[in-house]
Amino acid sequence: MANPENIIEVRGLKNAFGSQVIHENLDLDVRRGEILGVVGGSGTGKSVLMRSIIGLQSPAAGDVQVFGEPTLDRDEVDTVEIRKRWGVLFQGGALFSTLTVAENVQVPLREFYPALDLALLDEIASFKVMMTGLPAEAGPKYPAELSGGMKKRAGLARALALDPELLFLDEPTAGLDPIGAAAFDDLTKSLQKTLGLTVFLITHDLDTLYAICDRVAVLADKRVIAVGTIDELLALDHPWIQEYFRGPRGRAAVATRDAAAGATAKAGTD
Ligand SMILES: Nc1ncnc2c1ncn2[C@@H]1O[C@H](COP(=O)(O)OP(=O)(O)OP(=O)(O)O)[C@@H](O)[C@H]1O
Repeated sequence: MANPENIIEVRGLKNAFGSQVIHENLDLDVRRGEILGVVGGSGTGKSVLMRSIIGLQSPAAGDVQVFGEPTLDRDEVDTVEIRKRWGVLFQGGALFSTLTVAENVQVPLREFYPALDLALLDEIASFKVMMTGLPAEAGPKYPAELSGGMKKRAGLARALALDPELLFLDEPTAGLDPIGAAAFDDLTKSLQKTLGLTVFLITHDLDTLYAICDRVAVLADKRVIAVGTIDELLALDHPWIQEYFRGPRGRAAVATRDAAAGATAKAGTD
């Protein structure tokens, strides 16, 4: 790892499906402790990038290091210690429908620590369920019995099962109403702060970017064309960036952020 402050370093990444090239010469750094938002038009390869980093997609070229260790072209056995240190919330939650919430949370625990006894598994699962703001009664429920927001929280509880240092979230607020989405953003931010997590967060949600992301990486033209704070990105004259952040939704997100900041300041003076 060239810079010890980076939890993830991607260099020269190329991904292709047949003749369709998704990424070419893609570089990206994710810094320790930050929430990095990853944005880009539909199909620019945000999920494929995440899958490449966590080893679910074999790139055609390039180098990926996580926690200072290469993750590509390695035996599954070699990467166990690395995989234990991250948690993933896939798009849509990806819960096992035949398992209860508590059993879903226990899946990674059983995989990586097969000797854990049942009482401890139950205790850890209850704790993780509680950490994500779900009521204790959610533990014995099946995914089909949960609302969309509860499913996301259950997926997050599973992603947190192994006390990860690094969290991958793929569109965590997609499909949630604005109040549910804001609550999920608050949860992500508070987990980052209290647990010292680094978060790789794919999103289309401008409110999320403004509310909780420390930096934002923009995918376009098969690579990361810019990374920075939103103010830094706004100073660039790339047409997609300008349209994305300065369009009607971008302006609405700024208004929401400013209103929230105003409410916080008012509460401080009351
Ligand atoms: N397993 C696969 N086989 C073939 N093509 C794939 C595969 N996975 C992804 N792709 C293609 O790669 C491209 C990027 O997909 P990806 O899901 O990463 O996009 P995305 O930026 O996350 O999009 P969205 O914002 O719509 O979720 C798409 O054109 C998709 O069809």
